[in-house]
Amino acid sequence: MAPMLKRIVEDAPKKAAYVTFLAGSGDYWKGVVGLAKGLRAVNSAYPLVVAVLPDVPEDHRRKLVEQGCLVREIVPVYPPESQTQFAMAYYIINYSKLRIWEFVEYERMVYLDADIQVYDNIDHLFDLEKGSFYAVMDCFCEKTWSHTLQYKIGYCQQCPDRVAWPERELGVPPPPLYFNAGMFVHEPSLATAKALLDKLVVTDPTPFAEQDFLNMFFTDVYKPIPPVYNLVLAMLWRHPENVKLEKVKVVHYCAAGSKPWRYTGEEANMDRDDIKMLVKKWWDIYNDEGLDYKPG
Ligand SMILES: O=c1ccn([C@@H]2O[C@H](COP(=O)(O)OP(=O)(O)O)[C@@H](O)[C@H]2O)c(=O)[nH]1
Ligand SMILES: OC[C@H]1O[C@H](O[C@@H]2[C@@H](O)[C@H](O)[C@@H](O)[C@H](O)[C@@H]2O)[C@H](O)[C@@H](O)[C@H]1O
Ligand SMILES: [Mn+2]
Repeated sequence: MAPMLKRIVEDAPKKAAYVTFLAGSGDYWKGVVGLAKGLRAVNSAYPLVVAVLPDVPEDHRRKLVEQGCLVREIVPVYPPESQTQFAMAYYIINYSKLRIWEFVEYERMVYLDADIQVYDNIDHLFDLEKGSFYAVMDCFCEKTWSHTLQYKIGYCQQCPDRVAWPERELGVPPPPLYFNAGMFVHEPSLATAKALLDKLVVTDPTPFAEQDFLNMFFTDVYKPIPPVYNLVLAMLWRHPENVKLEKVKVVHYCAAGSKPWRYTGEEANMDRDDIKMLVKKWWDIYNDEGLDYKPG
């Protein structure tokens, strides 16, 4: 390419976008539609890219395009063969999230699970200093963690003083900072994408699938950001002292039974007033026709 043109292309301002992930022919597309409308409700200046697996049906893709989403099909990523029991059997498809590092037409992306809703503008996250991996710390108190030592002794990074980690009996504590992989700020790069996939093929799968893997891979550059950017719902009953609901900007409907589009209120904690309020809040946005995408 001519030097002048090469410089123009290289200097062109790179784009930024939100990105989510959609797999299967089930009902998660409703989560993506809700997210697209939620980002519009807070006047986000950035588009929503949706990385879809080949098994996402055409009519679901069309619904996303009709809501202004940029739909990108990705090739699935599977972990090495193993006997690992994932915390949830379907977690094996979540490794395909790793493809979003290949979206190099974007210099920075904010990843959001489809079961996340954004209630305040978080566009400022795109301006965070480069070179780190930003995400919110997770909680180890839900039953989904019952296979782990920290769960068995009641240790959680959200309250490290509650139960001291017995180094003599159990050795070094789990990674000092462990993030929830439902929301993170990352910089797409083909080199990082290749390093992730090369590392994956030699890494035994673990119960929290790509979340464990991403925590291992980015452990040296991970920087925690405040829980207002990813309220893992269980925090409401596990660590209420760490949550000021009126300050929360992003809600992650990951607790069992909390997916708004499947909500029945029957599972544990789902009859709480704050959960009912948050589910209604999600539906109010999903049903708001004024938030539908208007092309042009
Ligand atoms: O059948 C599925 C399961 C998962 N996902 C995607 O994978 C993400 C992670 O799964 P999930 O949010 O259910 O995990 P959790 O956060 O509840 O552990 C979802 O948010 C979706 O973006 C999907 O599209 N279809
Ligand atoms: O594939 C592993 C998944 O692990 C994480 O979900 C978990 C985690 O948050 C636990 O702490 C909760 O207890 C649990 O309910 C919740 O499902 C991510 O949210 C999801 O995107 C995905 O990476
Ligand atoms: Mn989720």
